[in-house]
Amino acid sequence: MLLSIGGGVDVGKRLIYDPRSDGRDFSAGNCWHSIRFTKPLFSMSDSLLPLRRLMQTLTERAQTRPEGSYTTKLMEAGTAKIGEKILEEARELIEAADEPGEGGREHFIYEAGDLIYHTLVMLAYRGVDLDEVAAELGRREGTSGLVEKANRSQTKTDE
Ligand SMILES: N=c1c2ncn([C@@H]3O[C@H](COP(=O)(O)OP(=O)(O)OP(=O)(O)O)[C@@H](O)[C@H]3O)c2ncn1[C@@H]1O[C@H](COP(=O)(O)O)[C@@H](O)[C@H]1O
Repeated sequence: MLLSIGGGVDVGKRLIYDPRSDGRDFSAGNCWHSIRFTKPLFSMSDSLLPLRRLMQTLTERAQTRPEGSYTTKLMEAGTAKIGEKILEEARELIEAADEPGEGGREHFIYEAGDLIYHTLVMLAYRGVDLDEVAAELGRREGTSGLVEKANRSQTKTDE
């Protein structure tokens, strides 16, 4: 028997989370079943938990500035030093972007980690949480950069 899980729509074997569902709907017909979930079967954000934990650690570092912490060292040096590291790590990431093979790919991921860590240090230093940046990205969701740029040009012309 095939099992279709979705918002009441036959979607073959794909599993779809319907956040609009109240979770009570269940219907069976022919050989198809439709079940609506109020919670996703797996959370897309689970793999991003280390990022959230890192942000928490950095926020604590900003508040407590413990001895023997590299983050504290950066924060004590301030915006210029953190910014210098961001630029350095961004350059290293760009250099790694064209490295071929699996080794190159792994190096690229390693450098992305360095850049993201230092960017998060800057956020924590400035007292901004990752959620606030996510909210800003959410606000932009669905608007092409080209459309946003065109709107900006129009606003300037109007002024
Ligand atoms: N994710 C990171 C992380 N990524 C990179 N780095 C450090 O960032 C630095 C990268 O800079 P470089 O490669 O240029 O190394 P470097 O030449 O020694 O650096 P500089 O002396 O030039 O500043 C290295 O020292 C890395 O160890 C990190 N340091 C810390 N974290 C996380 O932050 C947490 C808190 O760290 P502390 O605040 O140091 O305890 C840790 O538990 C980790 O989870």
